[in-house]
Amino acid sequence: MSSVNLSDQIKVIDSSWKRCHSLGLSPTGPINNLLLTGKDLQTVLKENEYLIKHTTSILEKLYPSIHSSELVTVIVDRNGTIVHKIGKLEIEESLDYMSVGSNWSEEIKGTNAIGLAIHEKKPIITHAEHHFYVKNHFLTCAASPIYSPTREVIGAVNISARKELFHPFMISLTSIIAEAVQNRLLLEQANHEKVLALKEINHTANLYTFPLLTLDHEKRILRANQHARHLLGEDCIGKEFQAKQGHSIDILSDQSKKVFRSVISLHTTNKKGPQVNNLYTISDIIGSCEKIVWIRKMVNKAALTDYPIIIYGESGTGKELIAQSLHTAGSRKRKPFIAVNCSAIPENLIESELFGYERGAFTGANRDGAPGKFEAADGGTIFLDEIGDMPLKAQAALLRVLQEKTVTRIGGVEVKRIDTRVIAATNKNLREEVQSGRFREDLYYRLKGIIITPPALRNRSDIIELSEHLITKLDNPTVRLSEEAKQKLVSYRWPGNIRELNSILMQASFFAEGNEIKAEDLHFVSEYEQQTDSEEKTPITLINAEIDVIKRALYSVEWNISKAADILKISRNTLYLKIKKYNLH
Ligand SMILES: Nc1ncnc2c1ncn2[C@@H]1O[C@H](COP(=O)(O)OP(=O)(O)OP(=O)(O)O)[C@@H](O)[C@H]1O
Repeated sequence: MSSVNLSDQIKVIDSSWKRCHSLGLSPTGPINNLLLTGKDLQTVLKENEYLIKHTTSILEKLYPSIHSSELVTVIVDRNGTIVHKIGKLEIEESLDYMSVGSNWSEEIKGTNAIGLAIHEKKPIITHAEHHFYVKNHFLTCAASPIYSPTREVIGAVNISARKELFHPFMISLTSIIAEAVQNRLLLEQANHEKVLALKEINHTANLYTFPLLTLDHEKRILRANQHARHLLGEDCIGKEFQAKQGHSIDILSDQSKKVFRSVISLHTTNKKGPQVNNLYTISDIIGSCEKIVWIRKMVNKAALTDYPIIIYGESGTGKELIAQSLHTAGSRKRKPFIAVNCSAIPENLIESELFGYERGAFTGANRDGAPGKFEAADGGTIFLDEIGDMPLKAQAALLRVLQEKTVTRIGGVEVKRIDTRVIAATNKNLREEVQSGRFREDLYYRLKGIIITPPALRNRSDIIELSEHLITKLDNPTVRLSEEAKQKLVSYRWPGNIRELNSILMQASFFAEGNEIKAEDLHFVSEYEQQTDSEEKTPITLINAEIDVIKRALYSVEWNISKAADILKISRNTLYLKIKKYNLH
């Protein structure tokens, strides 16, 4: 609580009087009775809603002591306008001396406790003749400023009485009220921050690729990210969870070393697969379908050259896997592999990301400058993912680097030679992008050396083989697919590619009773099924549905008629007839 030093007070009052004189006010002159009413008053009350809410709830507790005809307690906003009042000073001239809406700033009412507490940002007493206006000499007043959580004065609390009733307790009371209001505002802000922090945690956890759980000390689920809720059910919060071997567990304990939370990531920590600094190799490209066999061969061959490469494919078809395998199979394997997602970098930063910048090149930049991705990848490989989304200005700069094999940092003059292999990937048709003017033709031809197109999962005939491989990386690698489950996997459309397959298998191995995944354990994500895709825009009719099922069966076995007829449970002849009827090829 703030104490009041009387000699300080006199100096403060003295200075206030000087200010009043310099404003042209006169102690015996008329007082400006600036009073807000109607809409203007409503606006001010609305603006100070929080202040009023918190102060009134505190004042209510003091109501028996402050509600009297001898004391008036008011709350003012930062400008000195009264926004709340308890008690009344009954004087002859007016029955309502300090009314809601009246302004008690120094400029309006001369030297007074309210105006001074706001001006000086500290508790003040103004007694009798301390007041500038003679008309206020009958008063004794005490006021304390109220601070926001960010230490700005947002108002003040004032208690006034007739001067004969002066008691030093008045200033203590205003300080106690101001502090109590401040504590409430701080508490409210802390709660607000907590809600924001939780939202932030949820958002970040949902971006995490694996199911993630937070457990309390009794192993009950407190929080679960989207992947975890998908796996364990939307109603998993509050349920008990037993972590298994292989789950990554972080224990959070308090100062007494008592466990109060554990954070569990449901992915195995001991399986083979790319970890940080551990890139994919050709042997990670799994599959025996013709296209995948061809890709492995191509990667082996292309790795020995520095030909530019473009990988075309839908999301999740293995573009980055192929790019890393190209790097690790070649002579650059001990040098950096730097992946850049061109669509994830804001347009105005892409050049500085790729080429670096010198000290002070632009506002917001690191003071000492920074190397770009090309410099970072020197001697190794740069993987430009989503190159079709690169802005035209950055395309021009990229073309320069590819032609001249040098980079100059933004804002710099030094030309650095770089020796970097470029692999680009996109899911856009670059030729169409060139035709529509969104992609530079000269850059297209620079990048277009060898083209590799990983097939979409729905066009692969080795879904089962791939599934069995992905299962070996799960928590329960010994689980097997039943025949019906295999059938269901083969017949599904797979709009979400291998990432979707992996997540469905992860979920199924969790649901599986015993060591077998049954068809009913495979839950396909319905939102994917609604995704648009040129095929899916075809109206759903019985005939279209039949064509679709036949096509998928044929693709899945690379047009082996006997196998497709087997899957469809029709004779080979019937299948031939349908292929002819629907003109399938
Ligand atoms: N042939 C394959 N064999 C084994 N795993 C594969 C194969 N193809 C893709 N994957 C796996 O599928 C996942 C997605 O692969 P990747 O990230 O390389 O795809 P992408 O096409 O680069 O996706 P995006 O365009 O969304 O970045 C990875 O976990 C990868 O290991």
